[in-house]
Amino acid sequence: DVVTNVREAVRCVGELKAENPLLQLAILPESFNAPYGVEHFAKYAERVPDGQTCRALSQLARQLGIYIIGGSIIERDGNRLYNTCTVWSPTGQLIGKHRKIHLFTMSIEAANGGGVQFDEAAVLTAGDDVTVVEIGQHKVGLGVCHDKRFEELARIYRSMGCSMLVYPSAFCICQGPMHWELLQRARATDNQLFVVTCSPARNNMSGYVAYGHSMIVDPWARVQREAGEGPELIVEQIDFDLVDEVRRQIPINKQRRTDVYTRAQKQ
Ligand SMILES: NC(=O)CCC(=O)C(=O)O
Repeated sequence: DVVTNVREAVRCVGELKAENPLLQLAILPESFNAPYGVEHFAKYAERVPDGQTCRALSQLARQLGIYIIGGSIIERDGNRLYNTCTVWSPTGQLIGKHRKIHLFTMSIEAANGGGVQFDEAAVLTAGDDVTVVEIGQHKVGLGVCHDKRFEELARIYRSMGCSMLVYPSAFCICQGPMHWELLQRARATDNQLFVVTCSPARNNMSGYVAYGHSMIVDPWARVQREAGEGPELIVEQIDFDLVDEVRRQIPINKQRRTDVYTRAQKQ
């Protein structure tokens, strides 16, 4: 129920700000306002920025005076649907809109007959743009869930000057134990920046069961915070000086042999 879900998100962010007056940025999960499933997308799609969920996020950001990375919602634009992350400034302005670039289409076979079949591409249109937002002094690159698997995107964000990547997600429980933390720490160590994910809690009664485990990983690729499977708010003070420290001590960006890579690609 969209009204209930949005109200709950507003309550949680309000609680977080009340307990942490210095809070500057709140992040919500993928598809936080509605069930995540191909069969639900058209029914729950909203227009950006004038749908009810966007209006609530804008108002919340303004009331609390914080940035909000609004997870994702299904966006309707004409007769197309997108999986879209919106970003709101402390004055309630829409400062970024990222349409999921890599749609989640996968068929996982599990030995016990379980597994996951999912085909976002059957219903959704993929976004065509990378999205960088300025959160205070810092550039943040955006992706939605499956986008996290693609190292090229993260590399581009680093070259655009990002010091943090944020992926609102609803990772599947099949791949979660193997890949969730691995991918996040890989993106962090490859690009020497913070990587933050935010997942819905696990609900074994829902059609699609999300993995949970929202996580904050630092530029050393250390897990700074990790949620469990259930509903939980995690909060962390981010020391952005770490980004420069790691890049200075391990200067891989200066050691890249693009001459070799380019020659090899031509072969
Ligand atoms: N919502 C998603 O994009 C899920 C991606 C996922 O589970 C994966 O394994 O990739």
